Amino acid sequence: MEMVIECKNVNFHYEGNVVLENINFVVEKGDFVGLVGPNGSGKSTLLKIILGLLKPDSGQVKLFNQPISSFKERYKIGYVSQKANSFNSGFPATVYEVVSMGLYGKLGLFTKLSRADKEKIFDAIEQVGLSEFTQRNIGQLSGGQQQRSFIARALVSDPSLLILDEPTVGVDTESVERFYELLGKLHQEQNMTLLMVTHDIGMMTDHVTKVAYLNKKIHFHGSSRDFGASQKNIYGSHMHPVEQKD
Ligand SMILES: Nc1ncnc2c1ncn2[C@@H]1O[C@H](COP(=O)(O)OP(=O)(O)OP(=O)(O)O)[C@@H](O)[C@H]1O
Repeated sequence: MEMVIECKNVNFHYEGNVVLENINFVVEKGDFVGLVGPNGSGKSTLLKIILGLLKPDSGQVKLFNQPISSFKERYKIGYVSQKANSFNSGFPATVYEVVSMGLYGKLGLFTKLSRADKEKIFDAIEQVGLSEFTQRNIGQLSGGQQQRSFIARALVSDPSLLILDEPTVGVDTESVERFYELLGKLHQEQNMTLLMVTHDIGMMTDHVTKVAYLNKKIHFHGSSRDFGASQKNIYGSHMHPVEQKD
């Protein structure tokens, strides 16, 4: 069993407001985990801790079996943030330019892109089905197309782990379906590990392999099938902790 993310006894608060309490959470290689929970339950905060953007008050976080403090291979992690698809039409960058930004984490900001790098950019754009929009201004794309551009940006450094924070917000139903197809392909054909925060529980459970339900604590972590069966417990009798499976 190869661990990609390990959170052990993680606690976090913002100014007197405890947001995460004793979080034990693992993502194994090849998992596709849907992280769900009510508004304000700490999902984005947990992602930020995993990404090293926030430091926990206590507890340990490991990425690819290394303590986060000494983890240097950031390019192994692709991240699509919550606000990624809220560009206005005047945003002055093409799809190509946006996607190329995904390489700078690996290469450094002032590195000239090699021919191989450019190939990677075109490949990532093709993977998300946006080749015909390569030179289009990102602000002139639909919400779904913008979101796929940001996924291409996350893919261009060839990550082993892709983290997405509510990627389907504001995206029309047809694009959401295409988006899940794309994630399914990355998961199955490229054996990518995925962790996604989402609110669309119905759609998500058909695609992910595991679900974690967070509300300050992890109340459920198990297969998406078991989650379906226990949803009544979790949502109905609000917050009777369901057996935690790891
Ligand atoms: N920078 C901050 N300073 C203070 N409190 C914050 C900050 N960011 C988030 N919070 C609070 O922490 C709690 C958890 O927020 P978080 O964004 O992690 O939840 P979430 O589960 O991602 O919510 P949502 O589903 O609404 O996006 C909320 O009560 C929120 O108001």
